[in-house]
Order: sequence, then structure tokens, then C-alpha cells
Amino acid sequence: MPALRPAPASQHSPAQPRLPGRLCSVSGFSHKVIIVGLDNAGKTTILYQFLTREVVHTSPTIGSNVEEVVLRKTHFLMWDIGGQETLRSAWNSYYCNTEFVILVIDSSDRERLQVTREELYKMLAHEDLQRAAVLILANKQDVKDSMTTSEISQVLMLGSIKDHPWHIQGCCALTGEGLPAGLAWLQSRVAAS
Ligand SMILES: Nc1nc2c(ncn2[C@@H]2O[C@H](COP(=O)(O)OP(=O)(O)OP(=O)(O)O)[C@@H](O)[C@H]2O)c(=O)[nH]1
Ligand SMILES: [Mg+2]
Repeated sequence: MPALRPAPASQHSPAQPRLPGRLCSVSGFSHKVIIVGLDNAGKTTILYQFLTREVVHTSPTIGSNVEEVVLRKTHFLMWDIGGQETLRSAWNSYYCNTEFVILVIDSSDRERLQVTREELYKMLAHEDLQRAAVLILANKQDVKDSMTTSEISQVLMLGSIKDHPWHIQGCCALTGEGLPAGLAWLQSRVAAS
């Protein structure tokens, strides 16, 4: 298990997200990614696993964290957005210019999968996300009796999504298992476009 790192130092206020539509990074063009999902799903843990391949100590995100993740020569500007119920109405302020939505699910949280489904279809109907591809990360696969990707696919009715490219990947943010495959799918979409 990698060392625990302190929580990310700065977060952006939900009232004033920091230029969520900005796509230019120091190093050139970045593909904008938003990481959404219910509170406690593991979004912030995943963002920092992508960035450092280590587990950070997190607390609930108020607002967002943003980091640039580079995979070979492809740059992704990743916005990790707080998932608490009161914060979800602010997700749409991050949608502009989004190419990829990463929807993180706590696979051990059966009771709230329906809530995730409602949030998913609300997002897919939003005009700013019409061209976005969706990566569903079925996180916490290490937890005993967690839902499999096929169970989650059924409940979320992923087969009915015809107008957005999508992919579901099981993962464990504590070990990083499954995350490289998720990133590889994002990169394959970039290469295909
Ligand atoms: N067992 C297990 N725990 C995990 C996993 N990923 C994250 N966690 C834990 O789940 C808790 C919540 O993780 P966060 O990354 O803060 O969740 P979040 O989705 O960012 O939550 P909000 O910021 O409130 O929206 C933390 O205690 C993490 O250590 C995983 O794959 N397995
Ligand atoms: Mg968080």
C-alpha cells in the first residue's frame, strides 16, 4: 500500500469555480474531464491516484479540485467536483467544453445507485454535454459483496445510451487497480476523434 499523503491543499469554491471552461494549459491543449458522482464515491482519491499513483487522505470536497493528468502525450485537465447533495446543482457550471465525464460509483452502495442513475440521465440530457463521452468507474471493488460492473450496467440501463460513447470499468482507488484501463479508454477516444 503506498504512503498516505496529506489532503490536497486548495479547493475552489462552488460559487466561483475557477474557469471550468478553460482548456489551455501551460503545455498546450488539454482535454477537459469532469469527475462526478455521489459523495464518498472515491472521486478525489481517484484524481490523486491518476496524478501521483498514491493514496491521499481526503475529506469531503466542497467545490472542486483541478489537476492536469498526462498520459504519454495526451493532456487531460481533470475537475473533481464535490458530490454532496447540496453541491450537485452546481455540477452544471463545470459542463462547458467537457469532452469526458468520469462518473464514479461506490460499488458497495447499493441503496444509492438509483440516485446515481437519476444524476446520470440528468447530465446526459444537458445541452453542454451532448458531445461528451462517459467513463463509468465502478469503484471500491475491494469491498466484500460490492456490485459487479454488469449489475451496475443493468441498474443504470447503460445499454439504452445510444447518443454518447460510454464504457464501464471496475476499479479500486486504494490500490489503483483498474484505473490505467480507464485512462486508456479515455485516450482511445481521443485517438479515435
Ligand atoms: N475500500 C475502499 N475505499 C475507498 C476506495 N476509494 C475511496 N475510498 C475511500 O472512500 C472515502 C471517500 O473517498 P473520496 O475520494 O473523498 O470521495 P469523494 O467521491 O471525493 O467524496 P466527495 O468529495 O464528498 O464528493 C475515503 O475514505 C476513501 O479512502 C476504494 O476503492 N475502496
Ligand atoms: Mg472529493
